[in-house]
Amino acid sequence: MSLAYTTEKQFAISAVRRACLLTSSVFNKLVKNETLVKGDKSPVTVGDFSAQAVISSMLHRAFPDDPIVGEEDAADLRAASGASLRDRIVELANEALTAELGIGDIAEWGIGPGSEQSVDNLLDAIDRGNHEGGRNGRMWTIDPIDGTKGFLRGEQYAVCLALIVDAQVQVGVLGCPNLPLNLSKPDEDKGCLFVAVRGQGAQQLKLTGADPIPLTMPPYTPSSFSFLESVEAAHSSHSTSSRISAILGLTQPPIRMDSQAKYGCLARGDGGAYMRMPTGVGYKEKIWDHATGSLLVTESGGVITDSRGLPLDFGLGRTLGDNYGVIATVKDAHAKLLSAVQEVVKQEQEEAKKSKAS
Ligand SMILES: Nc1ncnc2c1ncn2[C@@H]1O[C@H](COP(=O)(O)O)[C@@H](O)[C@H]1OP(=O)(O)O
Ligand SMILES: [Mg+2]
Ligand SMILES: [Mg+2]
Ligand SMILES: [Mg+2]
Repeated sequence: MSLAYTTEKQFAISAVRRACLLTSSVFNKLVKNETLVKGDKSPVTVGDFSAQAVISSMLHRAFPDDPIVGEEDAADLRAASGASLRDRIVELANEALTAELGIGDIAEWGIGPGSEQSVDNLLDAIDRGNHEGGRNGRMWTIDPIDGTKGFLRGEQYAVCLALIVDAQVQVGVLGCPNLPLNLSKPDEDKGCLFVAVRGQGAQQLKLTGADPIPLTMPPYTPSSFSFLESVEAAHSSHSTSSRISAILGLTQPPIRMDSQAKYGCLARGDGGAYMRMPTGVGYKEKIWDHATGSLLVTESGGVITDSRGLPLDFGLGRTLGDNYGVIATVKDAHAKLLSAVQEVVKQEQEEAKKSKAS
């Protein structure tokens, strides 16, 4: 049975929009000591923490029984050394929570004037993202700023929220404050929301929530086809994708962009394929980095798998477990793309064997 998920969709749009207002405003005021480096050497800013606090506090009011798998935790903020960062996050989160209600916002979600939260409540909200994930039941997954490196460069990033039920993504929303509504007109309107509900299609809206347009990927057209891939070569192998591109005879250069904004672009017909090939360091992809994106792909007429052609498994916990790389493209191009990927993976394995032997 397919469920409508009407309230969940409205909620996710509202929460992501509110978090996007926060991240856009914080970018202009960010100072150096408002960024930390996490254990895995990746950056995290006051924007990431406060956006997770906002979305998670709203979730607690709207769906109190639903567990949350969120990227960030508040351990560094609870430490004595985190006091100034903590104060800033509380200020930013409360500014966002108390902002006036807009279209579709509901005060019972803990938003609007008078909705301030205490320091402890906000730290607890961040830490409610510690759910382990798993195969059964409902859970939400939050990436409060996906592509933090892009955010810090003033380039692309996305605020991401998805509802997963029994390991299937049912609702997904991406907010991309710096993304042009039309990639070929980069100096015109910026700020996109991408929304997908399983069985109901995908849409792009303005960040204000206005002007929804349905998204359908165009058919495979070799002359305009190109890969959407990470800016960071450490996240996705640029050399592997360029070999795949050569096998397919592509003439267009890749479009490099941080974050799940790539999935939104793919769904609306930019590029042609999302390409994420592992760099060989054993990184396990996180569910919050692909949940919304994967639903945008399937709801706009695409197919998403790992580099071996296996479906992404959102039921294994906080990571995609043994999925190896991610590829996504329009249905009629997927088999062709997968076979080129597998040819290059084989070449690289043989080269690695030879270089080990010599
Ligand atoms: N070594 C890594 N390999 C792949 N992805 C990574 C790695 N380190 C961080 N990431 C995550 O990759 C995503 C960025 O995707 P992209 O490379 O496509 O822009 C982010 O979620 C980023 O985390 P974060 O959410 O902290 O920015
Ligand atoms: Mg991060
Ligand atoms: Mg991320
Ligand atoms: Mg993030």
